[in-house]
Amino acid sequence: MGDDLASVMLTEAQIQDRLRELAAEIDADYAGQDLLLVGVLKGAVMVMADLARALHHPAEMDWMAVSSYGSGTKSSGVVRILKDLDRDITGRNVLIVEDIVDSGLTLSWLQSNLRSRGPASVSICTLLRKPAAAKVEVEVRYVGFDIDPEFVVGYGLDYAEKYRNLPFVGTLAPHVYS
Ligand SMILES: O=P(O)(O)OC[C@H]1O[C@H](OP(=O)(O)OP(=O)(O)O)[C@H](O)[C@@H]1O
Ligand code: HPA
Ligand SMILES: [Mg+2]
Repeated sequence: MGDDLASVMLTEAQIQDRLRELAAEIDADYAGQDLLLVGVLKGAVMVMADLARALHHPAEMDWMAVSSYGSGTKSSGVVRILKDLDRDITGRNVLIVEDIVDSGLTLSWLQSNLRSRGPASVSICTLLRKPAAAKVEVEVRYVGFDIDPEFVVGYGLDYAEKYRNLPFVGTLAPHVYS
C-alpha cells in the first residue's frame, strides 16, 4: 500500500487532536439536550467511531448509507439511499457525521431529506471539506479541516473501496488512477 500513496496530508495525531476539539464544541453546544449522531456509511465510519468516543454527551447513533460516487473519483450527482435510518427522527436534534464535503451534493441532498422528516434540528459535522470544489453551498457547523481540491484517501475515504483502513489521510500516486 506504501507505493500507492503520494503524500500524507493529515497524520493520525492531527486527526485525533482535531476530533477532540470538535467533540468539546459539540459537548458544549448540545449540553442538556437530546442528540442523535447520524453517520453516513461507509466513509464516516472512522470519524463516527473516534468522534463519538471523544464526546461526553450521552448521544445516540444511527446510520444511513447513501452513494453518489460509485467506483470513480467524481460525484455522479445522483444520490441513492442504500440504507435508511432505523428510527423516526421527529423532534430530535440530528447531527450528521461525515468524512468529507466535496461537491456538497451528497450533504445538501441528505440535509434536505432529513429536514423533511420533522426533526428539531439538523446540523453537519465533517472531518474534511474542499471549499474550491463546492458545486452547491452547504452550511456545515463543525469542520475538521479545509483542504485543497485533490482526491484524498484513508481514514474512511476510499478509491474503488480501497485505502479506507489507513489511520491517516493521504493523496494517491498518479499510477494508481491509470
Ligand atoms: O460532497 P460530495 O461530492 O457529494 O462527496 C462527499 C460524499 O462522497 C463520499 O461518499 P461515497 O458516495 O463515495 O460513498 P462511501 O461513503 O461509501 O465512500 C463521501 O463519503 C461523502 O459522503
Ligand atoms: O477526495 C475524496 N476521496 C475519497 N472519496 C471522496 N468522496 C468525495 N471526495 C472524495
Ligand atoms: Mg467514497
